[in-house]
Amino acid sequence: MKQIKIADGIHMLSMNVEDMLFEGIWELANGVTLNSYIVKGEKTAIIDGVIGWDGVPETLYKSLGEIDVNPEEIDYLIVNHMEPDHSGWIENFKKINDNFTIICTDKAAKLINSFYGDGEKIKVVKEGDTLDLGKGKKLSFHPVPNVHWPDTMYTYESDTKTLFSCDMYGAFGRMEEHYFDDEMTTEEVDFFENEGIRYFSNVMGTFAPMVKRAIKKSKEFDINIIAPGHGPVYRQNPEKIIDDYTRFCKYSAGYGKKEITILWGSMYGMTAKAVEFVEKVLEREGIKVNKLEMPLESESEMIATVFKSAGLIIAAPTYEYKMFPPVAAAIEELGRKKVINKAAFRFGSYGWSGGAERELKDIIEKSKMKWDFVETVEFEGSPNEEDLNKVESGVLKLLEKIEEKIV
Ligand SMILES: Cc1cc2nc3c(=O)[nH]c(=O)nc-3n(C[C@H](O)[C@H](O)[C@H](O)COP(=O)(O)O)c2cc1C
Repeated sequence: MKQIKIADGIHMLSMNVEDMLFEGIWELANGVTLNSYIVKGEKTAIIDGVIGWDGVPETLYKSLGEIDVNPEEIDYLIVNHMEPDHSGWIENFKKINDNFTIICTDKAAKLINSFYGDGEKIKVVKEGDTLDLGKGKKLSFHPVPNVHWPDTMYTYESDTKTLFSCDMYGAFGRMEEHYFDDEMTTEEVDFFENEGIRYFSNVMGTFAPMVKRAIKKSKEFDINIIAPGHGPVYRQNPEKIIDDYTRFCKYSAGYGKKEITILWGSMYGMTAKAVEFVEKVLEREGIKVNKLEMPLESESEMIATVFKSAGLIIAAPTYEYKMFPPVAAAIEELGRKKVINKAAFRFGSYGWSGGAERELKDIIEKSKMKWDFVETVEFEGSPNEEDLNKVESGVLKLLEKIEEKIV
């Protein structure tokens, strides 16, 4: 765990986590940080905590000691969001300090009580409530419901104009030496944009309408620093992450980068022949292609890659009168994550009856995904020249469609 001063009287404690599935589902290909913040006036507050694994709270206390904060003297635990990756340590903290107040929304209070049984220590706050820590450090609280969970709030510190945004404006990705936007190399900026997309699409995508509201709310503050619960701190250009999140919300609504993602699977290589052909067509047209062979890709990577692409090609054969299951499962997962309005084109091989197309239509309909499809091309067995011509024409129509979807 690292301690980083982010402003006078404010420190970040940040730890990298690699060896877990985030939310029990998402592979952390490049890790994630858990960021916790200490604000010191005459009183001391800790904003967001860390996960409650064995040994982790103790590491947090050691880090607190190194910045001259005695955990036994912490007055306030500000719980912006009760999810255990931020609050799990409270169980352990109670053993060393029983004289603290938890500050949170009414929804978080109910969760904290049911998860940790700390009802009597809670002070519920509403929009605009303030807490004066002394020495100029004044916090205010601003609910942003359903930015992930219903309990979430922003905490704003008016002296340093810092917005502690919790899961909002967060990203996956470990941090080793650079913690601030102004320290990042060009490669690190790209890395955190990609990890931001992965985080947003995996964790926040379902809540895009509420994220939009939270973006609007953050624009009401005079902000010098955005300090999220995961990923880098923005102090040089906080607007950048606000703009990125605004763009990610557009990806949720069907817009994307000028890229085509081929989500595909093939049992005996028949559909794969057409995939290879399509790659050449796209290369000729100068379009970036992402290939996702299912079931070999992780769900995390699959969702992030489809999410950011303006156009999608589904290449999948028929299997037992339905679509090749790993591709069907991927599309269902995209439906759960509310990846809607994507421009798409499907082709695939069948043996005798077909059936993949019907299942695709069912999934899209059931999950209200409203994907805008170019006419499907199906072929019996191996694709012949005529089939490939039809596939090429489908790809070119898809490229026309994505023109209006690129952001
Ligand atoms: C387990 C299995 C189930 C299949 N079920 C069907 C089916 O229900 N209807 C059909 O038309 N073809 C079916 N097929 C045939 C495939 O769709 C066909 O072989 C196709 O060319 C496979 O394309 P691929 O090599 O890209 O996987 C099945 C093939 C396999 C291996």
